[in-house]
Amino acid sequence: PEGPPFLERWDVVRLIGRGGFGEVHEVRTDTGVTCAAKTLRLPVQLGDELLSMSSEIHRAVESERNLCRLRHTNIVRFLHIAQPEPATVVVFMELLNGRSLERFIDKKPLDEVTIRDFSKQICRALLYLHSRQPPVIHRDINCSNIIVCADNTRIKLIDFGLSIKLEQSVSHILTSTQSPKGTLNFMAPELLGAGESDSVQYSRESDIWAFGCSVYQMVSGARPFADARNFLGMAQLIERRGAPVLPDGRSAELRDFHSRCTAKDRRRRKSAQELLEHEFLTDRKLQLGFFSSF
Ligand SMILES: Nc1ncnc2c1ncn2[C@@H]1O[C@H](COP(=O)(O)OP(=O)(O)OP(=O)(O)O)[C@@H](O)[C@H]1O
Repeated sequence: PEGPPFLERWDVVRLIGRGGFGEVHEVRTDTGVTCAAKTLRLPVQLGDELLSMSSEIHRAVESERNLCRLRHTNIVRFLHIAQPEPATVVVFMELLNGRSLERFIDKKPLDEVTIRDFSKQICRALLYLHSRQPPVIHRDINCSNIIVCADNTRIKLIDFGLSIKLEQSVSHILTSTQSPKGTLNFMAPELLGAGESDSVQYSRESDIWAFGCSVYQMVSGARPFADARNFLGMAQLIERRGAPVLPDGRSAELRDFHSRCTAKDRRRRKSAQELLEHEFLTDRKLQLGFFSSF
C-alpha cells in the first residue's frame, strides 16, 4: 500500500450512486488524485459506548487494510480505508468507468460466449483472492458488485463485503439489526442456516455459491430466488428446490458448470482453480462461436 491518496482533505466532484450504508462519490483529493470514495455510515447511536465502538470499528478497518495490497486486473484497486468519524468509514478506490453487471444484463439473458468470458474473469479474480495467505473472501459477490467496464469486455469485482464485516464488528451495539448481511438471493445455504447470528461463516465456498447465482442471472436475466423475502424463506426455497435451475436451451457444459458452483453441500462445490479447468471455460466449440447465436 502506498498510503492515503490525500494529505488532509478531499472534495466531492459528483455523486455516483447510493447503497445500503451510504454513497459512492467521485472525489478529488488535495494531492490531485481523482478516485471513487465509498462512505459507509454505521447505524449506531452516539452514546456512552462511542469510544469502545470507535475502536472496534478501527480494529475492523485495520484488519481490512490488506485489501489495499490486492493487485489484479479483475479487481478494483483499493487505495486507502479511512475512519474520519467514529462510525464512518470511507473506502478510496480506483474510479471505474462502466456499469454494474446487473444493469448490463438489464433483465435480458446474455449469450454463452459473453457468459463464458465474464465467468472466466470472475474465476480468475476468485482464484487470486482465495489463494492468498490468509485467503481473502469477497463475502458479497452479486451482479451489482461486478462492474462491466466501458469497453463491455473487461469486468472487475468491487465492494468486498466490508459493510458486512464492519456491521458484524459492532453488531452487539447496532441500533438497527434488520438489514440482511450480504445480498439475500446470493447467500449460500450454510449461511442461511446460521440465521442472523454472529457465527455466520463466510468462506471460499460461499463465494463460489454466490458466483453460481451470478451465472444464473447472466443465463436467465433474473435474480435467483426472486420470490424470497427473508432468511427463512430463502432457506426453505433452497431446501425444497435446491439451487436455481437454469432455463432450457443452454449447453450441457454451461449446465454442468453452474451445478458445480451451486452444490448444496459446500464440500462438493468446485474451487475457483477447478472451475477454470472446467470445459465450459476451456471449450473450443464456444470459442468458435457455435452457441453465440442464442
Ligand atoms: N470504484 C468505483 N468506481 C465507479 N463506480 C463505483 C465504484 N464503486 C461503486 N461504484 C458504483 O456506485 C454505486 C453505488 O455503489 P454501492 O456499492 O454503494 O451500491 P450498492 O451495491 O447498491 O450498495 P451496498 O452493497 O453497500 O448496499 C453503484 O452504481 C456502483 O456501481
